[in-house]
Amino acid sequence: MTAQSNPPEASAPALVVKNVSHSFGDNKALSDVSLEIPRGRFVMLLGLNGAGKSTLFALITRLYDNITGEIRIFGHNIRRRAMAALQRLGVVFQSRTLDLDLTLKQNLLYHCALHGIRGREARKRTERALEIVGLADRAREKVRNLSGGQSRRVEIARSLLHQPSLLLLDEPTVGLDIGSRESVVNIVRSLVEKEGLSVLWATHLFDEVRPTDLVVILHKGRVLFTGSVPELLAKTATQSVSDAFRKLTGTGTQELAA
Ligand SMILES: Nc1ncnc2c1ncn2[C@@H]1O[C@H](COP(=O)(O)OP(=O)(O)OP(=O)(O)O)[C@@H](O)[C@H]1O
Repeated sequence: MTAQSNPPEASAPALVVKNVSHSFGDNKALSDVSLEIPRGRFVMLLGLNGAGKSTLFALITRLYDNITGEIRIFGHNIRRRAMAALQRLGVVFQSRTLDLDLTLKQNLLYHCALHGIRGREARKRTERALEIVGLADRAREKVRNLSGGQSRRVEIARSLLHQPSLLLLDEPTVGLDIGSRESVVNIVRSLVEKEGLSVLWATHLFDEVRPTDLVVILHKGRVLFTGSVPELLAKTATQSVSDAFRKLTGTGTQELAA
């Protein structure tokens, strides 16, 4: 194959972050961060408040443009091939961003329009996305009537409308009750299992990790571990992810619970 017929995305990982640093004035939010998301894997980005998770997301999504280091999405450098890279990317940000006074369907159709998806195709994708998150029967209701968990599910539906292959979710279950948390996690896990989506899920809730996940531990702007759960437990000689986290970061039990 020639280089032309073998575009970057052919075999590249879903996401590569290489030697990325970022400062706010004197505060170094990220120091030489490197990590990778293989295709079709669920990767847990574990870090306490202030670890740098949101800053990393802001760099990957190009909310912040002053990147030190390199970020590639399916092989596309996000600076040099921004369109190709960002087309493959769906995001659920930490703060809620739906219009409460529009219906679920209106919110999603509006987002379709922003992506240049219109008419019948937009309606089809909206219906399908709401089916995936189990809210098709609520399409004509205002978002204001939904619970926190249901709103999160609409945001996930919205993130899927342009059919991304990589999904980033920043603390998507914070503030939700246990049932809603489970339903949100299960929807995203099922997208990985059934659709082959690649996912980076940032959280400080360690009980969301499953033994088959890949884990990245980010602490005070530095990556302290990347690998599988068994590798994490073996490296730290511990029995649980929270114990492993505590040992690696020197964090006390109270800080973990905060
Ligand atoms: N816009 C900003 N201006 C100045 N400092 C910032 C800004 N955003 C983040 N920081 C600082 O950068 C560091 C990393 O913050 P960041 O929000 O990325 O962490 P986080 O892991 O997402 O935590 P949280 O869940 O609390 O948002 C913190 O010390 C924070 O105070």
